[in-house]
Amino acid sequence: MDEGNIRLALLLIGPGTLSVFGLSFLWAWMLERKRHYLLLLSGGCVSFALGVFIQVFGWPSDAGVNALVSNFFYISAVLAVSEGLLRRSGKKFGVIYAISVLVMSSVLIWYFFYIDRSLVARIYVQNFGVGFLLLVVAWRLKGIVRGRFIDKALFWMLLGFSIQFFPRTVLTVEPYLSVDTSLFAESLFWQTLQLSLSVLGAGLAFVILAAAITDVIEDLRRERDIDRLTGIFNRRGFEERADLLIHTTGGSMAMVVCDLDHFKKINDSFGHAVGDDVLSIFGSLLRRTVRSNDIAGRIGGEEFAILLPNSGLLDAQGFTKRLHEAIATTIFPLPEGAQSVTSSMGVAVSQEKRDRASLFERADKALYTAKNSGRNRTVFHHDIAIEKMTSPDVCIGEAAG
Ligand SMILES: Nc1nc2c(ncn2[C@@H]2O[C@H](COP(=O)(O)OP(=O)(O)OP(=O)(O)O)[C@@H](O)[C@H]2O)c(=O)[nH]1
Repeated sequence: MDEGNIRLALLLIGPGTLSVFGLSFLWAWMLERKRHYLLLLSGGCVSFALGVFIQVFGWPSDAGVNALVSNFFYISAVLAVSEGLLRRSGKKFGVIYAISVLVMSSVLIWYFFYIDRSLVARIYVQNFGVGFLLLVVAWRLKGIVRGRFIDKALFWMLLGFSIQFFPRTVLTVEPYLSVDTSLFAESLFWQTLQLSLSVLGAGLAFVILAAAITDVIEDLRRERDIDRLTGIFNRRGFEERADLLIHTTGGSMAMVVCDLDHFKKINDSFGHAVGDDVLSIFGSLLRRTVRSNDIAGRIGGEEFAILLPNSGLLDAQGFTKRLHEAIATTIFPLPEGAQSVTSSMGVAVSQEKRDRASLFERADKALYTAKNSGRNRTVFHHDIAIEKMTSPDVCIGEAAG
């Protein structure tokens, strides 16, 4: 292989790697088509690679047109990646911003080619421009630095990649490039640009791809753990999160198990669809009643569990009272004259070392007692014996007291 071919092969490493990332983003999008930002990232990688190919191979051969066309692909690439990263975080720049940036950069490239010809000025326009565009994206995404590890990595990589455009350009643009543009392909500027693209650009693309795959996996995991009907955790999701919370949180903790009363009657009298509606409304009611760090799950047909961290007996009493009240004041889609929806609850409170299974078992025993002693009430389990609560604060409904 002669020296020219070796140089060409080295030049193509950057765009080649970016093309592979472009295909990977496309593949990720084909798996999760609702994530449109993956298409933008794919288009961005491919567009940048096209820009390099156009410049390296001189298509079209007219230097002025080539500068304009390759600039179009470079800037479109940066805009597509910027938009993709923003959309991933629920933000955007929009089409008008993209068109304005494209027109502005094309006018500047045109001016510094046809009116005041200067390769160095064109290099500054493109590199400072791209650095600035990416810095704006990093600024708008600064909130993700408080997020997951992969988001932190993405933010710092993006910031580093944006910033390097400034010192690299200043340190490597040689003044004689303005005089003899044929030296461009051998210039320090072009070679360090390719190196930064192959190493930092590919590194950034890798982190973005890892973040996108993490998003997909987390979404799948969430879907796996959420009960579609009620919008709260299913049994698996509840148990996994409850175990984690129990092992990572000290202090007292309460487990509430609640079960809708005579739910079979609702199904039998008004049909399964009405029963489903009641469950769904009960799910939203639970979501409204729990605090942000409580965990609520549907653990069986019409049986629910709620783990209340940092909660003692009084907190649990307050919670079950609020829940009974919320059920009593909620309008369920039942025909007039139908018996109102009520729930029985069992509670276990633990002060010291505990495990989820034994806490649940005690709360479930208390629930059993609540059912057997008339329903529509809360019973607290104490370590020695199950004691029916007689306080009107806790026991609500006709069977109270
Ligand atoms: N509509 C609907 N019904 C369900 C679902 N899952 C379970 N069920 C029904 O829930 C009913 C539970 O009945 P039981 O276990 O006898 O309980 P209950 O009638 O509420 O009586 P108590 O709990 O003793 O007050 C059964 O009829 C199940 O078919 C569901 O997803 N949707």
